[in-house]
Amino acid sequence: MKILAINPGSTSTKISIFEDTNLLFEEVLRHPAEELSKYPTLKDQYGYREDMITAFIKSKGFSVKDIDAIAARGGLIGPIEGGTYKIDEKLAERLGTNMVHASNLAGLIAYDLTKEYNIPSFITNPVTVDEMEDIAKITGIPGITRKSKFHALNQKAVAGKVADKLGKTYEECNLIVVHLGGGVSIGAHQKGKVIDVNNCIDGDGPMSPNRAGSLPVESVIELCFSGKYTEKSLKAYVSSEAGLWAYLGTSDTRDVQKMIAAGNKEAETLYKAFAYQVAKGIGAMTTVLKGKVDAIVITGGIAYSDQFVGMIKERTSFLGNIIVMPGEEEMLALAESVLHVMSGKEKVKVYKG
Ligand SMILES: Nc1ncnc2c1ncn2[C@@H]1O[C@H](COP(=O)(O)OP(=O)(O)O)[C@@H](O)[C@H]1O
Ligand SMILES: CCCC(=O)OP(=O)(O)O
Repeated sequence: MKILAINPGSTSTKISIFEDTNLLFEEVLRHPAEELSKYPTLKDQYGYREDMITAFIKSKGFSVKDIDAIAARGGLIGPIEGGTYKIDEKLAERLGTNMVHASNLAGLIAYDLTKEYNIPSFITNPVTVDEMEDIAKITGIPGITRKSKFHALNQKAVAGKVADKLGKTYEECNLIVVHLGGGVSIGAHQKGKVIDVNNCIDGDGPMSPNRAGSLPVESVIELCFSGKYTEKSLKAYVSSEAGLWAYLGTSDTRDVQKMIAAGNKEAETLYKAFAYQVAKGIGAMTTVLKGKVDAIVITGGIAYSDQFVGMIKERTSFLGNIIVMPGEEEMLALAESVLHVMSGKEKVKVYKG
């Protein structure tokens, strides 16, 4: 079975074609912030990202008609159980109305191909998978609750691989998984459930290449009333125009490393501060797991950087076994899950709203 997997992230679009679980072709297209800033809204990126996907299929000598199923990364669709969901009208409508992150585009592009070519399409472990314990959701203000928005697909896929390495099942392990991508999420996985995680898109947890992370609330209130921002522009600032990008004009950590090598002290301090915040987040999650941690797993694009991972290790190695799994397992996880539901090995879920 030929499976097309599509995965738009905040700084990249990843596209793969699998024959069952054998990877035939893959491309990772990186999008510099200047390129994406041409599009005023995420919806406006639809054509840009879709064209890349269809061009990729053609460039590999395929036509969309050769594809048997589409595996799309799942976007922000509200708190939901993990699993694989068939994309239907209701799910596509939800993906279209809650367009806050590029991952929502995956299902929309997939569903348009479903309608045009009659190919089934699915999303798996969308970014709003919610397994958080009630206690983790409470804040100091009644009515404001913490939400689960994170790299659920990759965190669970990588956690599964690490469990294998440790000779256990995912349900037998306690892991802290740190995804270092365009967004940064740190999840406490307890016996197969992500019982706490920072909401990595709305300003919670460490800063990221282009996100603010947690901020002092009073200063945020001052920004809200400064007259400089609308609600929309301030939300965009926090979730896609902040972090390293706001200070240094790049969201590519390889550029930051070049700046540091060239003697840029501001870049050096920021990179250290970024690693410091990630390490602090890991420390916090060890308390969630009451110190019972089988491994701390570091994954995502920035995990390729020995320099960055080294700074995290310096502060956290006393907490336990650190396993670095650079990049992501998302594409294979997407293909596998579609294969499982198409073959009846796993039950496909229906989005109920
Ligand atoms: N070899 C590398 N060394 C350092 N940073 C890297 C490397 N490869 C990718 N990155 C960084 O990883 C980040 C993107 O991670 P990725 O997980 O691909 O992001 P996305 O969230 O867009 O899927 C970018 O900041 C990029 O600069
Ligand atoms: C919405 C959470 C997922 C996320 O941040 O993904 P990217 O790192 O790809 O932007």
